[in-house]
Amino acid sequence: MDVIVRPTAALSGSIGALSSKNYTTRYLLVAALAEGTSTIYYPARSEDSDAMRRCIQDLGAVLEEDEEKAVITGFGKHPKNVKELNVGNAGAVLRFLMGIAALTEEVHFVNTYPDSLGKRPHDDLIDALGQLGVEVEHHGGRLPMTIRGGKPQGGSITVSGEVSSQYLSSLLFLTPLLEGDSEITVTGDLKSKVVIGQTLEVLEQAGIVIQASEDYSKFRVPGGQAYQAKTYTVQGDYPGSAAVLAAAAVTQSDVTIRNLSPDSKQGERAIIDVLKAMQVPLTHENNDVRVQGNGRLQGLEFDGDTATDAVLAMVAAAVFAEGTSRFYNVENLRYKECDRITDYLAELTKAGARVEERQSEIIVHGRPEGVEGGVEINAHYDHRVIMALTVVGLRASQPLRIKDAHHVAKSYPQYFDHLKALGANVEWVE
Ligand SMILES: O=C(O)C1=C[C@@H](OP(=O)(O)O)[C@@H](O)[C@H](O)C1
Ligand SMILES: C=C(OP(=O)(O)O)C(=O)O
Repeated sequence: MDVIVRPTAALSGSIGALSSKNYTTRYLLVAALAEGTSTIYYPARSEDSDAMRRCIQDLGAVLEEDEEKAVITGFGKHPKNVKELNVGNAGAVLRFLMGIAALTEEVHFVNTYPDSLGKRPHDDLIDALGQLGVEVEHHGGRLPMTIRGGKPQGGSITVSGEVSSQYLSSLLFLTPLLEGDSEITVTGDLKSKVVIGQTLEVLEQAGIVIQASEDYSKFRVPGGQAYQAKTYTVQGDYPGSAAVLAAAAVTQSDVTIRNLSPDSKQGERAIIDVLKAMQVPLTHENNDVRVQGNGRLQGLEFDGDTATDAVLAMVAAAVFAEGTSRFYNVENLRYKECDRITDYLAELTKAGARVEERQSEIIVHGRPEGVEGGVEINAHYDHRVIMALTVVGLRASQPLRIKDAHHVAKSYPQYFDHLKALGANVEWVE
């Protein structure tokens, strides 16, 4: 399915934020790793969260769900032996479960998105699991892969943080369940570091004790722990909401998104400060973020690694800003659903934006006068590319046709419904 995005001068209204993807995957996982029954209120419904639902059930968790909550009885430290797992296109789900697979005799992870997740590297996690005696059969560090647990005991593990924080998160979920204590040392510059704060927060809520050094380079994990069954509430999602806020920032708007906590550990809440720094009229009170856009924005410089999943939306806003913007420290965007530097900038350029790439930077020469549009956009299987190009299309002179826009459902299936409700001229077409 494609989406046609037509020029839209104004947006107005109020929506509730979607539920956080990162917290949903984590709560589903820790509920599965507990032996009792946990309840998760307002879990996200999306392809990635459904991938975690499917896999934990395959591994033996029992899940019952209604509109409001998921009730999960976990398998504790004894996942069922299962022939294969299908994580869809969900990187975090794959990496977290690669760790948990070490508790089974053998699991095969299939490769259902060869042109997206199938291209992403997992070498650093494979190497770390190897240090625990876990055998991973793989294809050049990529899917498909087979993991043979071999009863890991814990010990000293070194993992690189240079490519993704998900490898470290995976080890943090696994090691408390091992018999012996573990000490994890992170080498290199840890990317998406703030996300580790979300992992530690959820582990603590699940009753797990971990000692972390302040810079997240060393972790002491006592072995023989048990995840406790708990009740969790999923907070609103900043990465997805960032795209809607960027849309409001580039149009004449009065848009409110509800349920975005100012105290969230999601780094992507930086979208608020970034839009403010771009001179976008914005307030954040009582969990409501309100943008009253006038279409005028100022360029800025920003360390994108602090807000990994909101950078594409920020760049889309910068396309219409006065002056030049620079998003630096973003090399790991190259290892996502697509190369979010080269592939994303190719699509922005087609639409008429003036952008330049460096190995770890995106530079945007703003065009406050607008861009031409009138082209077909390749989504590169990437929900965040789809959301960001939609923002650009709202302020293009001619419509943009985003091919295969259904991949938005990876994290935010209701994105286009939300935009439509705010008055955006967007339409699904076959
Ligand atoms: O742990 C997580 O849930 C995630 C970590 C981040 O990945 P990297 O650490 O690979 O940047 C983020 O981009 C991804 O959407 C979700
Ligand atoms: C990169 C993302 O997810 P994942 O790594 O879990 O596939 C994302 O949601 O933007």
